[in-house]
This record gives sequence, structure tokens and C-alpha cells, in this order.
Amino acid sequence: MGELLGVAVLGAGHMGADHVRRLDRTVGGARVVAVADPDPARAEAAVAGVAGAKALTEAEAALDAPGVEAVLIASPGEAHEAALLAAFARGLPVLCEKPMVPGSAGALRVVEAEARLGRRLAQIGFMRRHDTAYARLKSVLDGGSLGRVLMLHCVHRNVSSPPGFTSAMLIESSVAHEIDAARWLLGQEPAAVSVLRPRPSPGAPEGLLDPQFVVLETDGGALVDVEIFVNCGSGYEVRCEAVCEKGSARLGQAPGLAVTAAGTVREEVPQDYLVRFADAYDREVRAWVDATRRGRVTGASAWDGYVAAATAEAGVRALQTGTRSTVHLAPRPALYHPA
Ligand SMILES: NC(=O)c1ccc[n+]([C@@H]2O[C@H](COP(=O)([O-])OP(=O)(O)OC[C@H]3O[C@@H](n4cnc5c(N)ncnc54)[C@H](O)[C@@H]3O)[C@@H](O)[C@H]2O)c1
Ligand SMILES: O[C@H]1[C@H](O)[C@@H](O)[C@H](O)[C@@H](O)[C@H]1O
Repeated sequence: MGELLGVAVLGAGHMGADHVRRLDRTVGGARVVAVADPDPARAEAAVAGVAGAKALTEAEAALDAPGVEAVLIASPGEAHEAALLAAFARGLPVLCEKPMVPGSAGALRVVEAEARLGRRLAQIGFMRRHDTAYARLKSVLDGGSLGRVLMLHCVHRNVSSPPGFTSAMLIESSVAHEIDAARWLLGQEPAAVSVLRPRPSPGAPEGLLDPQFVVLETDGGALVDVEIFVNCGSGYEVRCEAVCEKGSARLGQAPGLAVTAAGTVREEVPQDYLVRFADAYDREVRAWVDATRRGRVTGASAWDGYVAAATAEAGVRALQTGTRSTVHLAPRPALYHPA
């Protein structure tokens, strides 16, 4: 391994370009060697000013570029399975943006491929695990002073959804964060999912079922409700309140300024995830680079990516059928058993 970890970044859209900048200027310990995007203008724009980084249009060419020791996947979810399998075939450690793979069958193929290797290579980009407010919530819940968690009330709002965002993606791509955060906070597995919805908001594109109200039941007897609203128009808001046997704990609003004057409080609301979770992405990528340089893999695993995909799939079934849907999980390979 070189003095700086040589990274190939696949996908140079919103997240990919942001991660290139982060690897180049913020986290330390890594250098971007190659960026691949089928849109050459995006790849070129992402590497502009990044010393020694090559812009390419083929993902596999980026994995094979000289000096590549690890891969950050930030292409659309549908491209993740091929990219993960190509990285595994080369023995390259990976940080893969969520959703690991949309759909449980493809997600399970990734788990099985990694289990065949017999060692973990993939970390999944569930960045809320690295967010300071979420980490504090987890440490309060783990401390036990509030007793067991009975309910998690979650709100997840985006200003607007990107083109091509489907009703299923509200669950597969967006609620995926709450599915993972709930498993991580509670240490329980999702057992069933129900989805209710009000009339679609006129602010949502024609045909998009937005907002939705998703309820997860866990195998430990907790309920997790999630309001997902991806065209709320007003701000990027993520809230989470844990209601416990002896009290409750909730995440504060995003790190921003609240100004009180003339009898009112004016509080800043971030407009997107790049602002709300800037610090969490930095911490996530820094932890990945540090662990990778030490030959270790930490953070959310391919198994966590699979459970999120299988739970989201149950959620999409519930949305489509209007009935409660059970979560079916394959047996967990030994590679992912807790130490
Ligand atoms: N963790 C988070 O909060 C967060 C936030 C936004 C997006 N994401 C995830 O990041 C990923 C990318 O999302 P985005 O918003 O940056 O999308 P985007 O559409 O802005 O960018 C995706 C880029 O990937 C390129 N691409 C398409 N196929 C490719 C392939 N096979 N190989 C390489 N590049 C390819 C596209 O040309 C595009 O430039 C998705 O998985 C998304 O769910 C995560
Ligand atoms: O891909 C994005 C990303 O995961 C954001 O964190 C989430 O708020 C959006 O809903 C989703 O579309």
C-alpha cells in the first residue's frame, strides 16, 4: 500500500463529485487516482484541480488504473452490484453508497460473493451511523437509563426529488436510511412493514406517491414510524425521537443557527443532505480510509446492505398491495456473525 491510499471513484454526480473533493482536500490519507463516469464532462469536472487523477468513462478501466488500491462507488444504485463484484474480483476494499443494491436478490448475490471470499471488503455508506447527533442518541439508548425503546418516530423530508425518482425509491433509497439507523440504534431486526399514504402532494411530480407513512415492526417488539416526504418544498429535515420505558430522547434539528428577535425565533433549515450530513460524510470517509490503510473493514457491512434491501422490498410490496408485508431474510453467513 502506498503512503496515501489510491482510490478510484465510480460516478461523478452529486455524491461522487463531493466524495472526490472530500478525499482530495478534507479527510487526509488518500489520493484520488481515477474517476469514472459514462458522462465524460462529469468525470473531467470532478478531477479538475485534483493532482494525478485521471478522468475515464468505464468503471472497470478505473478499477484497473495503476495505483488503485480501493474503490468508492457513487454511481446510481442499479450499477452497484456489477461494481461491487468487479471490486471483489480484484480484492479491492470498497466504500459503496447506499442503497448497496436495490432489490434483495442482487443484494444477496453481493453478500454471497463476499462470503465466498471469506473476508470483508465492503463498507456501505449509511452515513447516519457517523453523524454526531445519531451517535449521541445511540450512546444514550445503549446506556440503558431510559429503559427499552418502545417506538422510534422518524421524519425524513427532502426539498424535491431528482428526475426519475419512483414511488418505490421513497422506500428503497430514502427510508433505507431509517431502516439501517433503526437496526443500528435498537439492535433489533425488522420483522414486518406496512405503508399508509395520504393523497399525493401537488408539489410532487405527476404519479409519484409522495408522501408515504412507513411503519416497521421489529423482532424485539418495537415500532418504527417514518414520514417520508421527498418533495416537501421547504427544507431537508431529518428527525428521530426514541420513546422509551422511562423517558424519551430526540435528535436536535440540524446544526444551524436559531435567531430570536422581536418575539420570534428564526431557525436555518438546511436545503440538502450535503449540508445536513456534511460532517457525517467526512467522518464516514475518514474512518473508511483509516481502516482500509490498516487492512481493516469497519462500518455497515454488505449484510447490513442486504437487510436494508430486503426490508425495503417488503415495504414496496406493502405499498403496492396495501397490506402488511413480512420481511424475509436469508440465513446470515458466518462472515457477518458478531465477533
Ligand atoms: N448517503 C447519502 O446521503 C446519499 C445522498 C445522495 C445520493 N446517495 C447515493 O449515491 C449514489 C449516487 O447518487 P447521486 O445523487 O450522486 O446521483 P447522480 O445522478 O447525481 O450521479 C450518478 C452519476 O453516476 C454516473 N453513472 C451512471 N452509471 C454509471 C456506472 N456504471 N459507473 C460509473 N458511473 C455511472 C452518472 O452518469 C452520474 O454522473 C446513489 O446510490 C444514491 O442513492 C447517497
Ligand atoms: O439518495 C438520497 C440520499 O440518500 C439522501 O440522504 C436522502 O435524504 C434522499 O431521500 C435520497 O434520495
